[in-house]
This record gives sequence, structure tokens and C-alpha cells, in this order.
Amino acid sequence: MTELDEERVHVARCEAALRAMIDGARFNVVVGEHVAGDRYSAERLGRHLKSLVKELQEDTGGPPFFGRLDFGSGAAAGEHCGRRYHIGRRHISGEGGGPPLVIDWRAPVSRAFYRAGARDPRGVAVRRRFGWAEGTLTGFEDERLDRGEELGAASRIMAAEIERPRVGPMRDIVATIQPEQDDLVRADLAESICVQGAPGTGKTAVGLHRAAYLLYAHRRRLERGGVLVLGPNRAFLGYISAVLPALGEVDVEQTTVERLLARVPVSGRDGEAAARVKHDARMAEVLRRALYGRVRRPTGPIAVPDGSYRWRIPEEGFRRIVDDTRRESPPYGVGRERVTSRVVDAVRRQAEARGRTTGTAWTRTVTRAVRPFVDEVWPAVRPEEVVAGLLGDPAALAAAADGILTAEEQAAILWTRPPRTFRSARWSAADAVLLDEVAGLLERPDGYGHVIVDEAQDLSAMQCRAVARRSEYGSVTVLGDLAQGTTPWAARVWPEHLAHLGKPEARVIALTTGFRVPAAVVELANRLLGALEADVPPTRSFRSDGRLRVRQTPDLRSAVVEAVRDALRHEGSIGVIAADADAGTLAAALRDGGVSASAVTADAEGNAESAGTAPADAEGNTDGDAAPDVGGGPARVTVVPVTMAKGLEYDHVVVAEPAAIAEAEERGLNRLYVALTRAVSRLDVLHSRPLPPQIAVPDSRPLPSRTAVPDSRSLPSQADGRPR
Ligand SMILES: Nc1ncnc2c1ncn2[C@@H]1O[C@H](COP(=O)(O)OP(=O)(O)OP(=O)(O)O)[C@@H](O)[C@H]1O
Repeated sequence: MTELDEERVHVARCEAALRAMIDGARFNVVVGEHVAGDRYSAERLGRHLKSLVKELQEDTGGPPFFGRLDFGSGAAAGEHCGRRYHIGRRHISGEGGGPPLVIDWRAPVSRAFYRAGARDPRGVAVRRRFGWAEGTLTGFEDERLDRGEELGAASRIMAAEIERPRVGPMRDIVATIQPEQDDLVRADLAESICVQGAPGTGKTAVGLHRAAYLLYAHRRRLERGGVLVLGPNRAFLGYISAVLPALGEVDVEQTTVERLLARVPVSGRDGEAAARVKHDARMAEVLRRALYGRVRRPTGPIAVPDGSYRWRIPEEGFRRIVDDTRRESPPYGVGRERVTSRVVDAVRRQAEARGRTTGTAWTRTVTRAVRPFVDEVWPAVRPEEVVAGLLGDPAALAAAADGILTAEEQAAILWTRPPRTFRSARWSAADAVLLDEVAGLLERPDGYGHVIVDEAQDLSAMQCRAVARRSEYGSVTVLGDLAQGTTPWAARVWPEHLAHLGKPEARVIALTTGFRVPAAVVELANRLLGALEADVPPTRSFRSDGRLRVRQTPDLRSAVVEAVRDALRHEGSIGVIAADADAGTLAAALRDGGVSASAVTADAEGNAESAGTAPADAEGNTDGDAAPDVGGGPARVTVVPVTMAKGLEYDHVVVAEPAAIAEAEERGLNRLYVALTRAVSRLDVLHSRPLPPQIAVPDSRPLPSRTAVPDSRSLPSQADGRPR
């Protein structure tokens, strides 16, 4: 029997054991319904067991393992001396209580799979990587670390995995996590980290694997708060939605900041000037003043009838209670309760001095009697009243914003036609952020144990504060790229942003090796860096494959259709990325040309990321909001308005008219940088107008024939990655 045959026998054992685990878990669900002592524990146990079944079922599709570690006999192997472990996406128990057939990739011993090298073998004699094709084990590759052999980037299996054409949603990367990524994935739960990563360096992948790792390593501690993943839009969430379930984690909340803060329907729209002011950190103080401006000093005593008695708190005593409470700065709602209970206590002291018994019923009656007095000085209020009271009333705004916002800034956010009541207000996306700030002043929201924020560079200071409120007692993983910032308020440096996120101490780590974008494409995109006002290192590509074509054409529409037809000859997904204003025309051109394509549609919720640009989310392929396919069946081609392209990737990308993308918004070059870095295997850049100078050939020599730049060698190389 060959070694490969032996491994295949192990595959069969694993599959049988996994089936037995599922049957066992199903059986436990049935038994669990009968064994639990009360309804509450029955429900808890039931939920746990059912989710175990769900997890296990999610797993049955993928290969049971992807690697193997053979530990040597030296002291470095420690307790693993002479042992052999298969490493996979999940633990598979051995038959009859024997040693496990597969160890979870997150277990401590698995770490050596990602970290061991010829220089530091960590007791590992041999690391084996397995190759799989359509569920069948096709081969393996050994690294004899004990003999100083290490393949590194030369591993065929690793390269094939990284360079494979992309189809469908994002996949996990457990088999090929790189050492610098592994460090981030396994960072301590208590530690907040910020990953500044060039496009395609695996930030999103790292964030999702970190979620899975933390849930494995700290399941009990995270059980209550849970883990939250925040992404830029629904198209992105659809794209990443399969990764965590494939890793056995089915209960992680994944949403956008807009949805997280959706306490009101968003139907209004701000102009850019208003949105900028509303997203500015100074609004926090304006809102705080507006809210606490409602607290008034008492102007009289409190009198509480109690049977034949009448208790009295003099104005001075009442005032002291209110002042003391304000000084303690509790959340507004807590302050209200604190004032009430302190007044009741003062009354109780008087009553008890007169020999009254003050039980629960007495407390309830007196509290009711005290309420109207407290309402006068510390009124109950809703966030909507506070924000509407501010934006709809120039005098109230002037009072709260005095010395904070200029007269122009106040004018920019004032409602020109205030609604009659806050109930009929047409709230904008930025208003929702203000409402959340006030809600947070009234009462602390429930927090998460860990929050992962993707594309964090695009959050405003006020959105960061909303995230900070939800991770006050937890930690965060901040993922972003300053060069991809496209909102008017996008971060230009990390420290200030991290302070708004409530984690100024977070460690900032840079990732620079790109696993998505081929070298030739990276070189083109890197030319934009100098113009982006972001101090980030240029990307280096892990990949030497791939293709870049830059072509000028008199007829953009026909050229796009032709490029897509050509791309359809290859395997993999195809994305046509264009300025928002051009996306519809190009989708129509493809339709007229008989090419089946779906379209990422404009946002249904109005949560545009910046004022004045169309859009935010909903990708058809993933959540059903797409325009129907012309050809029927799932389309391989997607037309993507460029403001929706963030975080997505396609095997073949056609970027249409870079000049139009660059000039459509203030940070148009950043947007172009995002567009150029979505391609996994091939990028076509088609233009009828001159290219933005940063990506045009620097010495204005025409690119070879102006039609094809087959590989990176055709582009003048730039060691420092900066435009010349
Ligand atoms: N270690 C790895 N092994 C295999 N594939 C990887 C690895 N790291 C990243 N990738 C792949 O590279 C691609 C880019 O990763 P990801 O989307 O996480 O990058 P990103 O840094 O978030 O990019 P962007 O900033 O452009 O959105 C994905 O297809 C991901 O699966």
C-alpha cells in the first residue's frame, strides 16, 4: 500500500467517524429533550445540541484534513514526542474513545503547522500538506523540517490554493494561513489589534479566522457577549457569509454599521456639508450638551403625601441631589433613576424617624409621588426628541453648539423644513448615527465580547464611537487600508481613529504581501499610492501569475462586451467595474450583446456611504437583489458600480474608464485604487479617454501597441512602488 493509499484509508475512517458524530449529536438532541430538569435548561441544552448538529452538518462537504504533523523524538517535541496528528477544519473524535483522527486547526498543537520552519522546527520532523480536487485526495507534499528542508512559497499545493480561480463566495484559508497572519488570528482575546493591510493581503480572511479562533479558545467567555463582524455593505457580507459556517461557527452576527444602528427607518438624505458635520467627533459634545441641557435646577421643594403625614424635601436638598448626580456623570437614564431613588431615600429617613414602616409597598407609592418632581428637573426623553429638538430649532442648536460648531456648520445641519413632531422626521443615515450617540448617553448598549471591524478606514468618528460603545468591555480587531479610504471622513492615520474606537492602545500591524492581486496588476495599482495621501507601504504580490491588459478604444461599450466575451472563455467569476453613472449603460450593453450578467444594485436602505454618491448595497448573486439574468441561470458576470466594489473580488475584472471613476468624487483616485485591486487572475483596463496620469505610462511612451501589456515586465518596474 502506498503512502497515498494509507492516507486515503484515513480519509475513509474520518468520514465514518464524522457520520457517527452527527448521528450521536442527533441522538443527543432527542435524548436532551427528555433529560433536562426544567424548561429553561431543556431550551438551553436543546439549543446547544441543535447548533452542534448544524455545525457538524456544515462540515460534511469539505475535506476532513489538510495537513499532518509528525513530531520528532527530541526534547523540543515535548509531550508530542513521536506523535502524528492530522490537522483539519474541525476535531474528529477517534472511534471508541481512541485518539482523535483529526485535530482542530485552532488547537494549540496545530500552531506548529503554521509556524514551524527549517530554522525553528518546533519539534516537528515532517510537515505534510495535502492536495484535494473535488473532494478527492490527490497527493501530498512533505517538508522534512528536521533536515532543514522548507518549501515556503515554492510549495505547489500552497501556490495552487492561493492562485486558484475564484468562483462563488469567499472560502476559508485554514490550509494556507501564513505565519504573519497566524500571529494576528491567534492574538490574545484581551488584545485589540489594528491591521493596516494593502489590498488582498488577507485582512478580511484574518478577521474571520480570528473570530473562529476566539470562539474556540474562549467559548465560555464569549458565550454571553458574542462576536460581531462589521462589513461595509450587504454585497460584501453576502460574499463572506460562507466562511465562518465552513469553520463550524454558525452563530456570529455579521452586519453593517448602518444596520447595527438602524433604530429608525432611513428615508432622508444629507448634502455633503451636512453629512460631514454630523459625522464629526465634535457632534458628540453638541449632543451631550443638548441632552443635559434638559436637566434643570429645582425651583421649589418636594412635598409627598403619606397617609396623615406630608414629607418635605426642601429646594436646597433637592438641588444638592440633582447637582451631586450630575457630577457623577452616569448615563442620563441612570441619573434619572439615581435622583429618584435618592429623593425616596431622603423621604424614607424622615418617615422612619417618625416611626413609619417603609416596606416595598410604601417605596412604590412614594416613588410614584416623587416622579412628577423628578420629571420636572430630569425629564424622561427619547433620542429622537433630542436630535429633532436640535436640528429643528436654530436657538437650541446655537445653544448646544456654541463654541463648537461655526455658524456655517450649524446652518448646514439645520433642517430647512422641520417636521411637526419628531415622529414625522425623515431621518438620514447620519442622523441615525446621532440618534445612536444620544441613545448611548441615555443608556449603555449591550456590548460584545469582541468586535471585528472591516474596512474600518471608512468609518466616521461618530460611527467609530458607536462601535466603541458596543465594545467598551471587550476587544476589537480593526481591519483597514488607509489607501482605500473613500468616504469624506475616511481616516488618514490610525491613532486618532483608534482613539474614537475606544482602543487607543491597539497595536497597529502592517500586512504587505498580497494574495489576491497578481504582480503585474499590483505594480499598476501601486503607482497610485503617492497620490492618495496615505502613508502606507506598497503591496508586494505573492503571485507571479496573472495578466494585465490596458487598452484604449474609441467605443467603450463594445470593448467591454468583447472583453467579457473573451473572459468567459476562462474559468471563474467576472466583474465589470465602472463609475456608478456608467454601470447601467454597460449592463445594458452586455444584455444587448447577449451576455448573461447580474448587477450589484444601488442601496435599498439609503445607507450610502457618502453624501451625493449613489449607493451602498445589495449584490444580486448573493442576496437576491440583483437585476435578473438575461440568459437565465446563475450569471458568472456581475456589473459592479465602483462604490460597491469594496472588499469584493472577481477572477477576471474589467475596469471601464478609469478617468470617470477618478473624477466622480473627491477621493476618486482612492476609489480607482480599490477598483484596480479586485482582480484575482486577469485585469482589463479599458479607456476611451486619457488615463489618469498616475497610471499612464510615466514617460508617455505608448504601451506596446497600446493594446496589450501582457505581463509586469512590460511596465517599467518601480522598486519603491511610488509613481514617478
Ligand atoms: N494565506 C492565504 N492563503 C490563501 N489565500 C489567501 C490567504 N490570505 C488571503 N488569501 C486570499 O486572498 C484574497 C484576498 O483576501 P482578503 O479579501 O481577506 O484581503 P483584504 O486584505 O481584506 O483585501 P481588500 O483590502 O482588498 O478588501 C482572498 O481570496 C483570500 O481568500
